[in-house]
Amino acid sequence: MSDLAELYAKLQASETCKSLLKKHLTQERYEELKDKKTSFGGTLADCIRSGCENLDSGVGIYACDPEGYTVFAPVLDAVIKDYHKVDKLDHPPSDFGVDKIDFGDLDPEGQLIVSTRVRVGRSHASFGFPPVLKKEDRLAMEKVTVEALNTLEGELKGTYYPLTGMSKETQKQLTDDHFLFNDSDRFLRAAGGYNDWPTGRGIFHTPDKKFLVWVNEEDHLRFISMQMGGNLKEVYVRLVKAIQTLEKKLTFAKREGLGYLTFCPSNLGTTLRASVHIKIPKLSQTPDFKAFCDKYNIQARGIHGEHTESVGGVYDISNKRRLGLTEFQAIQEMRRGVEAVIAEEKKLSGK
Ligand SMILES: Nc1ncnc2c1ncn2[C@@H]1O[C@H](COP(=O)(O)OP(=O)(O)OP(=O)(O)O)[C@@H](O)[C@H]1O
Repeated sequence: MSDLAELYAKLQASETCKSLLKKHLTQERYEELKDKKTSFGGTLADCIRSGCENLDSGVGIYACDPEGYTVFAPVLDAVIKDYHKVDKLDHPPSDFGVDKIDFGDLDPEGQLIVSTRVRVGRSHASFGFPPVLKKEDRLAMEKVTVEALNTLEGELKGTYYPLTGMSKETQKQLTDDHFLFNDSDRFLRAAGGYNDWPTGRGIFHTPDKKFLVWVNEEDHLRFISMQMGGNLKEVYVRLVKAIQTLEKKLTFAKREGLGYLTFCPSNLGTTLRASVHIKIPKLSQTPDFKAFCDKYNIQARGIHGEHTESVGGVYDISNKRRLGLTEFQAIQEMRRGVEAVIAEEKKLSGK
């Protein structure tokens, strides 16, 4: 049996798997796609390996490279529509709406929000995604990225620290402090996300660590703006400035109707995830917490990243939708959700 056939057989055989991959990779689609290849050399096996090896995946499929979104569109489009809850793939043009901002600090009394972070993902148009990348590709990508980052000025001026050569202690401290990624996500690992680790990976940050760039983690690039407290406006405006500056220096993968392309289909479109770490010991204990989040299109995570648990009643609350709406609409959705969470927590604690 071929590698792909074995992966698919495993997925088919599972009675417990509830992933979007399992739901949408029908026999018919499998037959249609099984022999296709992108010009980066990407295959269906590259896209579905993680979801077949991790049958508890939520999504279960990654794109092998930017072109994978076209070549494997029959299954990826179905997953994208389902995940982002859209009927059509007609993502609007970017609109950061900086001139329309009508929010500032979401928790001016500083009672509940510990910190605020907004990130976007970007992919170089000319490179594949982790399953098809070779060591030389990662190094070449790191080089062009760092050249562009080194031109940033003012509050965005910073230094690039490659992971190669960084001490374990420094890495651990940066990760524990929520600044750096690590290689502990088994879904990403199975998708090839940690191949040749740590070559080509690194972090760029300003001295105050309010603007950071992850290089070659899950995505080629992650631009991150963060700070303590709840001032969403400051965090968002800083990020938009960085995106718009870097867009003039680098060419990012984009597709009509899908927006900016990322490795995981759950991130494409705006690619924007705006989050707060917030103390909600009461609300999080109610049986309706999940339904409450669903109502506002927000998602709750543990505070050490996706697939982690909450610590001491502190949760990561962020916008869930990234496709089919503008960046400004996504940030507003997060803002409204967080305001509702704060109001509910205060109500439940009798404040
Ligand atoms: N509001 C926040 N304040 C401080 N740290 C945060 C905040 N939101 C996320 N983080 C930290 O960012 C790191 C990455 O988190 P996580 O992997 O969940 O999200 P991500 O970077 O948006 O990517 P993905 O959604 O692909 O997993 C973690 O260390 C997490 O604690």
